[in-house]
Amino acid sequence: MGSMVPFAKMNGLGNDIVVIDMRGRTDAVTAEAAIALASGDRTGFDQIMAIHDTDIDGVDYRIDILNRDGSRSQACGNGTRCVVQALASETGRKSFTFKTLAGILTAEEHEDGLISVDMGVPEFRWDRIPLAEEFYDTTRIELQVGPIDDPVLHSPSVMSIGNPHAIFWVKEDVWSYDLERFGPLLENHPIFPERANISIARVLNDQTLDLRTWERGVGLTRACGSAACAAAVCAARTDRTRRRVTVNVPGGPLHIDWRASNHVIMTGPAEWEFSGTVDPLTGDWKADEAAA
Ligand SMILES: N[C@H](CCC[C@H](N)C(=O)O)C(=O)O
Repeated sequence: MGSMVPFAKMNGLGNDIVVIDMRGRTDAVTAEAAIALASGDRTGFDQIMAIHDTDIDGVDYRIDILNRDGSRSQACGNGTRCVVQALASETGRKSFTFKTLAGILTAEEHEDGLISVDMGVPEFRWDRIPLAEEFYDTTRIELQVGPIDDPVLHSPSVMSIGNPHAIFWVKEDVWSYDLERFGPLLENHPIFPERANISIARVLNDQTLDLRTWERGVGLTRACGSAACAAAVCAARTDRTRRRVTVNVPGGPLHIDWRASNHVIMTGPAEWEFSGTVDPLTGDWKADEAAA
C-alpha cells in the first residue's frame, strides 16, 4: 500500500462528497482510486474534492474535482461548500480563494454555518458550453425526448457555469418524469461533445424552483449545486423568475443570487459524516478510530 492521506466523507444537501487532503503532494487522486471509493458502502460519493497546494498569488488552494466514473469536473458547488467547512474548522478562517478548472472561485462561511460560493459568471455561447452545433439562441435549443409530435421533454435552456448544463422546463411535478431513463441518453447526446448535466426544473413562482438533476459522470443525485445555479440563471434569463431564488433540490433548498455583477452566488449547508485516511492511488482506505 502507498502512502495514506486524510479524507473526510461529507455531504452538501445529500450530494455525497469525499474531501481528500493532497496538500504537500505533487501527484493526483487517480481515476482508479475514485472508481474504487465510489463503489464502497461508506465512501460512495458523487464528487471527490481533492485539495492541493498552489503557488498562485492570492489563491489559497487548488481543487481537483472527480466524478464517480473517474472523469474530471470543472465545477462542483456542493463540494466546494464541503471544502470550505473542512478548511474553516481546521484553520479558523472564514473565507477562501480556490483555483478550479472553472477558474478562480471565492467562498465564505457565515456566522450561521451556511456557506456561500461565488461560482463565477455564466457562459451562454454555444461553442463555449460547448454544443456541437451552432445555436445563437441558447435560451431554448432544439432537443427533445419522446414522440416527435408530443415530446416528454423538449427545448432546454443551456449554459455553462464552468461545467455544461441543460435545463428542461416542465409543468408537472419534477418527480413524475423518468429522469433515470432520459438522463443517460441526454447526458451522452451528440449535441454535447463534453457530455452535460441534465436537469428538469419546474417554476413554482417568481422566486422558487423545483429541480432534479442527472449528473454527468455520476447519475441521479440528491443535489447538484452548479445545476441549481444554471437553473436559476436560465430561469431569470427567460423571465421565468427574478434573479434571486430558492432552488429546491431533492436534498433541500439552495439559495441562488445572480448578482448585477453577473456573478452567481450559491448559499447552502455542508455536513461532516466521518474521517479517515485513503491511498490516493488505489482508493484503499480506513476510517479514523473515533469514527470506526
Ligand atoms: N455536484 C456538483 C456538480 C457536479 C457536476 C459534474 N457531474 C460534472 O459536471 O461533471 C455540484 O454540486 O455542483
